Amino acid sequence: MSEIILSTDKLCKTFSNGGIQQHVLRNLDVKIQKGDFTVIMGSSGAGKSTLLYALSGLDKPTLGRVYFSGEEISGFSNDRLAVFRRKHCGFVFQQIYLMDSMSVFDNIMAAGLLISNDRRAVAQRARELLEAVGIPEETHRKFPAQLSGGEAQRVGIVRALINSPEVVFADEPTGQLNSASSTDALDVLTGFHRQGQSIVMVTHDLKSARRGNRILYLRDGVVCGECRLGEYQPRDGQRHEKLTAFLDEMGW
Ligand SMILES: Nc1ncnc2c1ncn2[C@@H]1O[C@H](COP(=O)(O)OP(=O)(O)OP(=O)(O)O)[C@@H](O)[C@H]1O
Repeated sequence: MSEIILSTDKLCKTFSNGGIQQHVLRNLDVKIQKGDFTVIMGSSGAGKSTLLYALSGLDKPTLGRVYFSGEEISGFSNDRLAVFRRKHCGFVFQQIYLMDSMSVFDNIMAAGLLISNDRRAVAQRARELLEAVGIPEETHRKFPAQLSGGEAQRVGIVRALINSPEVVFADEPTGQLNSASSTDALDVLTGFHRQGQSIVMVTHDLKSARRGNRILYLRDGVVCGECRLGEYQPRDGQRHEKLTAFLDEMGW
């Protein structure tokens, strides 16, 4: 049995919208294993992003607990959570939010130097990661506005990985990419997963979801089903069938 890297205990998240209480997560219990590429699916508004935010300490639960590598993070102060996230979490969003006034390389360095003083080691890792995602050296000095959407997202993935996070959290990482760029970004994530990176990704995109080895389905504020797909292989028709059969069963 592999190590549990993330877990929740009766996680609840309630929003107050115009005085009306919306119970988005309801006593949700989930365990996420180290090294898994976990995909969270569910209908629009089911609370997928809310769950991702709670698991990663971007937001605090209303009630219940979140454990990250056995440590309860749900009781942390905002300042402690910010430090914790920097050290242990990487984030890949649909919107990439690179700093416009900084080059590609300086964007990565800025993220790395938030937790390390070793400029040379950070620069070395930045170069290795940029190479791994297929960003050539002549692109390192470009500015975000000079990148294609696909290049920008690969840089975003490098930024998420620069501090060797225990978990990469991705929220619809291919949402703004064309088909070829989205395949590239997914190949990059799949490659890091193969090297042991734990990833938790929210998506409603089947092509993205197929990359996961475990799919969780969220409904009525709880995880109501899960499906293990095993490790991703390209051109695996059975994988697609298994995923769509599972989603049909879930009423997706
Ligand atoms: N900060 C907030 N304040 C108030 N309501 C919120 C907030 N964040 C989320 N919600 C509400 O919680 C519900 C779940 O939102 P969430 O973004 O987690 O859903 P989702 O499953 O990720 O949806 P989608 O697939 O459409 O992105 C929605 O009805 C949303 O309006």
